Amino acid sequence: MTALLEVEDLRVSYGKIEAVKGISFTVNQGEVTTLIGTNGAGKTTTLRTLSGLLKPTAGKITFDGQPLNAVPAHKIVSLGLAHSPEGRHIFPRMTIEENLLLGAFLRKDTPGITEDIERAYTLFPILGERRKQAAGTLSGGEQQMLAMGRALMSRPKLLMLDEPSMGLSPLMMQKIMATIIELKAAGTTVLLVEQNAQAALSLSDQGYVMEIGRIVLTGTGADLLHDESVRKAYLGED
Ligand SMILES: Nc1ncnc2c1ncn2[C@@H]1O[C@H](COP(=O)(O)OP(=O)(O)OP(=O)(O)O)[C@@H](O)[C@H]1O
Repeated sequence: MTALLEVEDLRVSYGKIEAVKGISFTVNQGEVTTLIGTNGAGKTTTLRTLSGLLKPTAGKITFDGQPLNAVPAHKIVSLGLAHSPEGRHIFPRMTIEENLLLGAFLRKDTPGITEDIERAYTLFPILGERRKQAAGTLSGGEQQMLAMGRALMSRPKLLMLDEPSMGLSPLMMQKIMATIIELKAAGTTVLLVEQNAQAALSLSDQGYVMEIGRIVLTGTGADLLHDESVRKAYLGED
């Protein structure tokens, strides 16, 4: 297995508060890797740091064989790392298609961009049907589809998804999870952050459990799903 992303002893602080306290993990090429953990564990901080939005205070990030620590945020996208953030952050007054095009802002290959827009519409037909409508008219689940579609527009080697199932109905959540499986089958490597441990671990090759800035447990998705401490803490079992 080839590591696409390697994180070693990463530390990240907000002023005096250390939110990530020396974590190490690997995302293998072609796999789905999940970070689960309670609120405030440091999962979002980790993704923001990988995207270059926050600077680590210590540690090493290697992506596709290159050190990422000193790379500015706008260059990280061009290296092949895309981030669909928590809360989606779509632009409500712009159309669905304009939102998708924003995900391709660094690209100049018009035919490739058109092809990828069509691919997004194949993946999420509702976006194609409503392509000229303001994105703010979409439901929460549809906005999540748009956020994922937009992240895919940079043709990323690694797609990072922060809480894609947040606030979604069970049916919509199933659709999002099925899409992650579809993307993996098409060769995309995924780093997923999820509160819904059952859904996330069920489709993950590898999982890491975070608590208060540290990784406390690691294993395959199946191993973690059957782990007693995970079942008690995250799946509501006594
Ligand atoms: N902008 C900020 N300034 C100061 N502290 C912050 C900031 N953002 C997050 N934190 C703190 O950093 C810690 C980690 O937060 P983070 O959002 O990374 O956790 P998380 O695991 O993603 O949790 P959640 O599932 O609630 O989003 C928390 O203690 C949080 O209060």
